[in-house]
Amino acid sequence: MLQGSNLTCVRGDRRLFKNINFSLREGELMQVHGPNGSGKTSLLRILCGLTMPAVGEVCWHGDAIRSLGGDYYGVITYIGHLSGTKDDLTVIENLRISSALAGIEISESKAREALEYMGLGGRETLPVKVLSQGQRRRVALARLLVCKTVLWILDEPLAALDVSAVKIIQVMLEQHLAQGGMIVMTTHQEIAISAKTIQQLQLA
Ligand SMILES: Nc1ncnc2c1ncn2[C@@H]1O[C@H](COP(=O)(O)OP(=O)(O)OP(=O)(O)O)[C@@H](O)[C@H]1O
Repeated sequence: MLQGSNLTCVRGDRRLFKNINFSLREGELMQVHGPNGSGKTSLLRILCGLTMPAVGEVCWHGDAIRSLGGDYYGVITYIGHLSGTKDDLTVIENLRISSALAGIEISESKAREALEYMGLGGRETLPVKVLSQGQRRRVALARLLVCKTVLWILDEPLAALDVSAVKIIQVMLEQHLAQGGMIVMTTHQEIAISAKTIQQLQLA
């Protein structure tokens, strides 16, 4: 279970949010909503342990994530709103290297399979810098297919995606939840996802 208790975030001289409380269990999705600048990305970074909250605690199965260190990073896959791809590396190098950095070595054939699924077949050896924004997003999201972590933390996963890619992601999210995975995501777009429990967290 992922639990946020009394989370408060201050950035510069602004308090973005305070007293955020939630519990997320296996098979559950939490969608984080709010206008630009309300603190959605800041909250996701807190849940990843990349930023400390001004007040409050994030716990994973009852343990504070700050006490878990690297063990916690083996549990999560975080895809930020900037896709984090490296321009001069090829599509397949991006996927294999980002997976290796997350602690998962994947074979070339497995990487090709994931890229094919994401609609990037035939583009594996192109440098990412020649891809469109939506294709770059697909490269970043391909990591979800190969890194089998239980907790996905996704910042605007649907940004720049076309209708067919949104459908692919929708299916991936639903399968992950059906297999007992957990997802926290932000999105400015409407997406209909079947899940046993969907929580909505609204930031002001
Ligand atoms: N390190 C920082 N120092 C000062 N201010 C920051 C810092 N990081 C973020 N902020 C500010 O905090 C506010 C919230 O940023 P954040 O990216 O969390 O918002 P968001 O809800 O994700 O926005 P969007 O919908 O535009 O992606 C913004 O005004 C941002 O400029």
